[in-house]
Amino acid sequence: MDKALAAKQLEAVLKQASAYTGKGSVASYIPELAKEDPGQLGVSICLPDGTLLSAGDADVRFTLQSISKIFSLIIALCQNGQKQVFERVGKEPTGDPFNSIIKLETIKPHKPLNPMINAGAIAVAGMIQGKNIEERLNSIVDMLRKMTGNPSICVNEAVYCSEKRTADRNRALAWFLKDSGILTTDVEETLDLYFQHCAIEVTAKDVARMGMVLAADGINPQTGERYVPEEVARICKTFMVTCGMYNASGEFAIDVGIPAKSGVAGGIMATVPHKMGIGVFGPTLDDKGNSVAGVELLRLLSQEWKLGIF
Ligand SMILES: NC(=O)CC[C@H](N)C(=O)O
Repeated sequence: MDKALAAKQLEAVLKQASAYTGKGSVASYIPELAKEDPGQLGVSICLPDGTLLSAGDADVRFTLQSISKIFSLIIALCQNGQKQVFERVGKEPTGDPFNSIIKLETIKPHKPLNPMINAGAIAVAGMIQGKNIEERLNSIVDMLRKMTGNPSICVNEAVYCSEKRTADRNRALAWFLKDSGILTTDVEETLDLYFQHCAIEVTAKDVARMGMVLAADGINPQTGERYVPEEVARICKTFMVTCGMYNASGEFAIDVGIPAKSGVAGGIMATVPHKMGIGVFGPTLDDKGNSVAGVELLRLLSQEWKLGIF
């Protein structure tokens, strides 16, 4: 790849996608997220040799939100193994919004359909082991610090508290899971862990580095250091394709064709197998909860660089 040319193309694509920031609105159901400047858009690409190519607001900090569901799943799979985890959470896309409750009751057994929807991620949080919340949270934070080489990654307390105060829907999901026997740990404690891992703060550059580790099947391609077992990385990338963009995952697979996971703070982590990790941040969302300019940026980039995996 000609890096100078790629950097220019990245700037051009960012400029073009910026026009889309006005087409969505910032998430407001978590009050702290509503404070974001809607005009922001940033992108960072991490290549296997560690090079970062960035454009726009790539140093602005935002919270991972649903992107963190990939990393809680990694820890839960490493600690419990596939058999135990998938006894409590399924592997199928839902076609429903990420915070929907409907299928929890209508589908039997009453387990969440996948770990990328809120109900599934809350069930996964219940499977993360440790002697207290701090230890359970740290297993995720420590992995992210290693993957990014950024020791300052931590929870944004204001966003965490803001969600904790207003998360009635997630509380309903968690209590339903408790009633169904899927959640066997303390409900409020498990929710606390979930809200905190959602509020882990990063930049598009950090997210690009995380995406590169998954693209390299779980290792840092520069050092060979392994952070995620290969099989677990494979499972995560597959979930990113089938469920990563919520109920827009099919459309995204056709239009963009890259494994990706979005969050309601406006972040998207994309991973192009063996080629690159991509971090995007654009806080205005479409009606499915995906960054509207971020999706457009990835669509343009995928076209320009032929990144689609299908
Ligand atoms: N889609 C998301 O990013 C959702 C995460 C958010 N913390 C929630 O539970 O609602």
